[in-house]
Amino acid sequence: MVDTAEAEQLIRQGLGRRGMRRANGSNGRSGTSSSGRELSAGAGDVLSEGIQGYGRLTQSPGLQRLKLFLNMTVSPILLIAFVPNLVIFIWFTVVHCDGSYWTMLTKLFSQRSIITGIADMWRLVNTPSTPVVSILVAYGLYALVMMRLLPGKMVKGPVTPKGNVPVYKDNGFVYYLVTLALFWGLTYFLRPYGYTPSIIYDRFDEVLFALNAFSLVFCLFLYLKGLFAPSSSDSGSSGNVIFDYYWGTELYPRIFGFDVKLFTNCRFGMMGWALLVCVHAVKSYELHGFVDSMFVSVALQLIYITKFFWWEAGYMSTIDIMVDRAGFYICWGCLVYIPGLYTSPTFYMVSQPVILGLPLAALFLICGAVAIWVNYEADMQKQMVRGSNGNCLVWGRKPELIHARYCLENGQEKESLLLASGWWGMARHFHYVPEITLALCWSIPALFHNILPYSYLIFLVILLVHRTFRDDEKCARKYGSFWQQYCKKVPHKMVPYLF
Ligand SMILES: NC(=O)C1=CN([C@@H]2O[C@H](COP(=O)(O)OP(=O)(O)OC[C@H]3O[C@@H](n4cnc5c(N)ncnc54)[C@H](OP(=O)(O)O)[C@@H]3O)[C@@H](O)[C@H]2O)C=CC1
Ligand SMILES: CC(C)CCC[C@@H](C)[C@H]1CC[C@H]2C3=CC=C4C[C@@H](O)CC[C@]4(C)[C@H]3CC[C@]12C
Repeated sequence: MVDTAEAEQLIRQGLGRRGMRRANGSNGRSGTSSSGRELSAGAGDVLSEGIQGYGRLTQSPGLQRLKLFLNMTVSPILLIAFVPNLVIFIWFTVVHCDGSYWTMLTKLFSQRSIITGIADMWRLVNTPSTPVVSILVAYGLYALVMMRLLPGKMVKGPVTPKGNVPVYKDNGFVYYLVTLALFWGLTYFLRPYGYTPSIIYDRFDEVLFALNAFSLVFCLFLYLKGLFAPSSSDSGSSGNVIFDYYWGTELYPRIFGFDVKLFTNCRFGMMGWALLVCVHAVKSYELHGFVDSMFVSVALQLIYITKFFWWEAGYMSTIDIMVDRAGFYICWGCLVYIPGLYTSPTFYMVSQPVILGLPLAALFLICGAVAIWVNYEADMQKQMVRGSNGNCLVWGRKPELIHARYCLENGQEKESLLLASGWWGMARHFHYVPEITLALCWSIPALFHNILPYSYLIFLVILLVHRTFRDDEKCARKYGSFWQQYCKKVPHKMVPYLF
């Protein structure tokens, strides 16, 4: 994972200035000083008093440069080269290796070289056919039209480091319900005529190929748009082309008024996730009839995604939207990684069905449902406390709050509430524990024949642990001593008494 927080940190110390000035000079749009604040804007952060206290400021300039090079150039290159292959590895393993990574590796390494092995694997991937491209284009256009047409209140996102307040149409939940109803309606009425959504399962290699190709080019477009035609002042270059492509050059780009991240993350990515697990359920039903393990996994994922869309406006105040710019990481991630990796447990279960029996199925279902509830309640506690300015109850008591002051980049002072009770009093990122437990609950129905159905879980653990560090650094920079106060009160990052 690229340590962007660290990269930002190093840039703030001046190591990235040369590149930044060059970039600023070349596009002339960023309007930043030479102090290198542009990238920090991408981190959704602000000037803070806490920055001077960081231990790594004492590192030697050579070491800092090396870290900067690793974080901003080497890691992004490796990720950009590796992850588009990863989704194909998963497809290849499920379809050609009986779901076994071991068989997949044996096949790849049995060639003259690993490169030949990977090339051979890619040769099995079909280029997208007309039906697949038509379905994907129709789905993308449908999502855009619905974003505009469906009713919803206009809601304000959090104020950005440059002082902008993005506005969104809060119609995600209606969109989700309408889309699922359409999916099941079409599946029911068109099956007698020989049309089934399982074509998406059968031709998933084409789907991944098409999404990969489109997304890589789309990210290039976003990179250029951020440099030459940004939608807001929350944009600019770090001076490093690779990092800019990976991380993005705009915080919330809009194209013809459409919010790009709302489209890629929610309306395409998250909705696509829901539709794909439904496709897997249909395919599994066609092949084997009702299979309880598939049911448990699909049911939990759908409840989770329903919860996501119910809370979509709250998602606008999370790291993805406030911190991450629209680049390869978030946009390619939501357009390709979610369909390719996040849906892998049920993709695997189609060809490796397992009968769990009622007691086990019920156990996984109940544990998963509890995990969803805890995760949701944690997200809601934060939202409720901030929405009511602390005038609410958390677990039946007045919330414990820290009134944290911070500054925007333009020097304007603001105040925000940090909740230090409820789930946010257990650990600073306790809500990641139920998130991980849940992923386990929808993967474990595949039982333990292979690692593949746990790929998402493994990725999630890495992502969330890394995120605890990233977010702590971001908040320490933003809130300075107020964050330290919170850390004193709630000393653990994620797991009480452990981590
Ligand atoms: N399945 C997946 O792949 C993933 C799922 N998730 C889920 O997405 C949801 C959002 O998570 P995530 O994006 O990581 O962000 P969080 O919900 O953890 O939001 C982090 C932000 O919340 C604010 N904050 C931090 N501590 C407090 C506090 N004590 N009181 C009030 N506000 C606080 C800070 O922002 P501010 O600047 O406003 O103070 C901080 O930057 C979670 O449910 C998580 O489990 C997350 C990542 C991956
Ligand atoms: C390029 C890749 C190595 C990494 C791509 C990662 C992204 C696909 C994911 C990073 C963070 C993820 C999410 C954050 C928070 C979410 C809220 C939750 O309620 C639903 C899931 C999600 C939207 C989730 C989706 C994937 C990421 C954007």
